[in-house]
Amino acid sequence: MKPIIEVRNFTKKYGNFIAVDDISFTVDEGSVFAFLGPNGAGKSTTINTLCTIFEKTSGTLLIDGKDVTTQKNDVRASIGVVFQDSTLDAKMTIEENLKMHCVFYNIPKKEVEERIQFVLTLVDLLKERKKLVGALSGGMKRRVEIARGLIHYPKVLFLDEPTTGLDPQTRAHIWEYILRLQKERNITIFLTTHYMEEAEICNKIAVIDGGKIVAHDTPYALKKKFTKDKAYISTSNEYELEQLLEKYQLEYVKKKGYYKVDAENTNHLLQVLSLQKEAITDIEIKKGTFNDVFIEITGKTIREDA
Ligand SMILES: Nc1ncnc2c1ncn2[C@@H]1O[C@H](COP(=O)(O)OP(=O)(O)OP(=O)(O)O)[C@@H](O)[C@H]1O
Repeated sequence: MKPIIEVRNFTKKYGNFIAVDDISFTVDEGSVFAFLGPNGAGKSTTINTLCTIFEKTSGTLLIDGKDVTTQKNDVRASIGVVFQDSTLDAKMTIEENLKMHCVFYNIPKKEVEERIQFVLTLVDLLKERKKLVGALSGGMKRRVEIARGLIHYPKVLFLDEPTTGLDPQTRAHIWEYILRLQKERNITIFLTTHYMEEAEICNKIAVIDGGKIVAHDTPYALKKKFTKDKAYISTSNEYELEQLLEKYQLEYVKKKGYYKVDAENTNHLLQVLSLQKEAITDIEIKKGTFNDVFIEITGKTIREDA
């Protein structure tokens, strides 16, 4: 697949402080890419530089082959941006907000109606177009912002925590729209999120920590590399279970009322346990979560307050 975002040896300093330290990564066209990191890792600095808002210190950042430093207008025409803080005008209707954006992007008058219909259909808000933005729910406002970010038909859509603060059902809806944009329109989505289960849906993930990219791969590969499945076993004969686990060199930790056992090779573990099946009272095998991946890589949860 062709990369649509290319970041090579990007460094950003604030005075003497190195916020982003010589990072390189690419994002494939038509993919959903999650950019993750704990607080202060350098995510906003990178996104703002890609969106032509901040100036880089050094390196090369290209979007659709255009340089974010020397071809700002071309880059701006190729990207849509939805930031965390709403910039919609609450006193205007959905339609008026979109029309205003068409003016900013110099969209020819005769195309405006067609584009409004197109983007509002994508986020299922066509019937609501005459509603005042101030009267909409949080989830609907987010959908309007996504529609607005698409009005100039960008190739890449940047979404900074698109579902933060929304209830689980609304979050699921926003994800439907995000995946629809990718599948039906081949729009590349570059997003940040602190919901690990959302990162798992993405095609690729990059984790930034302390200004460095510390992991960059598919969710599957990262899980495989950084997590282990665990079995939670209860028994009526603790002594014999310990003897058995030790004999077959299965690592375990004794907890109150159960044993936590390494279950990387589930078949082998089950075969071993079958030797004592009368004593085993319960077995539960848990897959590693993406949260485990994040903690393993960064040593932190995604949010200090999480
Ligand atoms: N204008 C600035 N001047 C000095 N330091 C800054 C400035 N902006 C950001 N920083 C520092 O650069 C580092 C990276 O900040 P950045 O905002 O990119 O992180 P982030 O990953 O987006 O964090 P968060 O998730 O908290 O938004 C942090 O240590 C931050 O304090």
